[in-house]
Amino acid sequence: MARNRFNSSSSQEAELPKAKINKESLNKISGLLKFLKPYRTKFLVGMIFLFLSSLTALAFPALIKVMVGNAQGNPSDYSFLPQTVNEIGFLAFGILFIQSFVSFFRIRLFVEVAEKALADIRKETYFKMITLPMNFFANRRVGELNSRISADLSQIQDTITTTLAEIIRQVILLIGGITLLIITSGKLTLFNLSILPLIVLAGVIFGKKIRKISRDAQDKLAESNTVVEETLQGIGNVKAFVNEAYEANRYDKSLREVVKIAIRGANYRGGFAAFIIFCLFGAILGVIWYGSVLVESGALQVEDLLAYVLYSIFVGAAMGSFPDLYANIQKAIGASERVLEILDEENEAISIHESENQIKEKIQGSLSFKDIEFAYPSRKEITVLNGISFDAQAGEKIAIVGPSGAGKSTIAGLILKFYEAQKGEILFDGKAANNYALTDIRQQVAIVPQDVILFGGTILENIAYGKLNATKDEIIKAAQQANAHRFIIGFPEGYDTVVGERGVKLSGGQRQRIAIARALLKDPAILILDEATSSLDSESERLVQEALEILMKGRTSIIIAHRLSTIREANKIIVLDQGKVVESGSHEELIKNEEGLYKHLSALQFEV
Ligand SMILES: Nc1ncnc2c1ncn2[C@@H]1O[C@H](COP(=O)(O)OP(=O)(O)OP(=O)(O)O)[C@@H](O)[C@H]1O
Repeated sequence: MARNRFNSSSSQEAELPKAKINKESLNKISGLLKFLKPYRTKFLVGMIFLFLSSLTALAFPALIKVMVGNAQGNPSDYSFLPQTVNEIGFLAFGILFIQSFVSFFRIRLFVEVAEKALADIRKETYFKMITLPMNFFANRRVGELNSRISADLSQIQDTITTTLAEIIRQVILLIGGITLLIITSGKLTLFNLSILPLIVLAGVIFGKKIRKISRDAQDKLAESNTVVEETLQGIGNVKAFVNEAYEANRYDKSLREVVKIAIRGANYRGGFAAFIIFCLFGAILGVIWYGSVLVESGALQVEDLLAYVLYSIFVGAAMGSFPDLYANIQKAIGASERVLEILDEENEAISIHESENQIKEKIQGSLSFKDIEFAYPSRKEITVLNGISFDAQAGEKIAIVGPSGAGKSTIAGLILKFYEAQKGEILFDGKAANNYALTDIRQQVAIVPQDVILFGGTILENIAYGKLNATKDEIIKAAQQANAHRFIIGFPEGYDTVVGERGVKLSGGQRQRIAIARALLKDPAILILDEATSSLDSESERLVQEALEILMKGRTSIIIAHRLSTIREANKIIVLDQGKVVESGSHEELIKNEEGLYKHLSALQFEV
């Protein structure tokens, strides 16, 4: 196990934190037991098979003892057993066959139960995660959440399939083994017990030290992997500064650290292995030696000594397996606690069944903010919006402008109910947002964001994200209206071109037009346009602008504008500064105010 850790390079294998095993933690994780419930019959049958296979394992040394005893002309006291060597041999093979059969079903059943239960937990955790409020994601990194679903749940899965069974098996072998050792020879058992504490103590001390070094090595390795990750992510930067040699040196230095620690660990591991080999074989040798003395003096039969050695191997192996098994259970408890933490979070009112998320109440499109005060839950002390009020009639174009950090995107987030305002009210068609189903609002509001993210998939799938059951004709029509059709069919694979991380990279303007097509398919009553900050070239801008005009037709549009030239036609322009509305009116009205922020911002843009 230690060796695996030294050699492992993937962060997936990084050691999971362990939790204390106590009543409280056990109580907590019993929350996961409900996932086993649907499969309890299979689980129970698996348990019975496990008991059977462990108990039959204990029968073999006894059978061997009787067999060898008979071969030497010493019939056993077990009158229920056959008394010839061949018959006992056949019986042993018969039991072996049954044991293999039972083991097969035990493994098959446990894996089935664990896989099915884990798929249920994974599904529930994933669904829970994606329906948690935005605030939850503000405080956590994607990688950390991802590891809940992957590493943590895999640990739980391992525990159900292997560790649990292994513990039960080893406990049976340990208790049964020790009982049979005492029955076979009390004197030898006493001898054994006198050297055992020494080995256990040395094992614990060495083990702790080795584990610590393994962890250090792992941390160092993770550090060196960070160098690779950072460099590759910012490869453009590295090249532009001709810092390849610097990065190579940095990596080399951190690798040398890894090797140094690994070699230090190897000293301990080597020492430990040497010690264990000496003790283990020493103990066996000692038992056989002392046993032979007892045989010589007539106090013990040869077959008893043989059975004794076999049982002590069982007992030794069982004892040796406990530290790892215990650590595994600790990790599984830690993992369960972290998964349960997510499952216990309160999610948004969204159903896992699509039919329950259908629009129940239509929104015509008028929108009002009434004295909205808002601070992000993650930064409660900073008031981002301070008494914002405005009205948008159905079908109107409202532009929001203001310096960076004024709170424009925050308004968009509140319309979509990503967050709740601490004070004030948002009304749709004159009715408070809280009186609508959350899904009704999100289904009827669409956003074309600043930075359009495309999913790994085809262009067709990416557009259809706006309306999952759209027909191909509908999708093509939306793409045509969004001025996207021409560039899409320009690709050899047309609508089936794969985009996203591993596919074709689209330009900013092209991605915007895909987002517009998506929004067109969604056909919302209210539209939020978060204008891209980076300017497009004039041809691309014209195509996007044309598409936006079509998209905005007949809908209420909230335009978060960075370029004031695009919003002259807006019915109303709201000028925001430090979370407050400082001016509002049409372009003509605002531009007249020489002292106003709008005039100032326009002058700045004009200069550029
Ligand atoms: N998730 C968040 N958690 C905490 N604070 C946030 C969060 N998002 C934004 N803020 C803060 O809220 C304030 C308003 O941000 P917002 O993104 O709404 O501004 P903006 O006007 O859209 O800016 P820009 O024009 O640069 O996009 C900023 O001070 C920002 O730091």
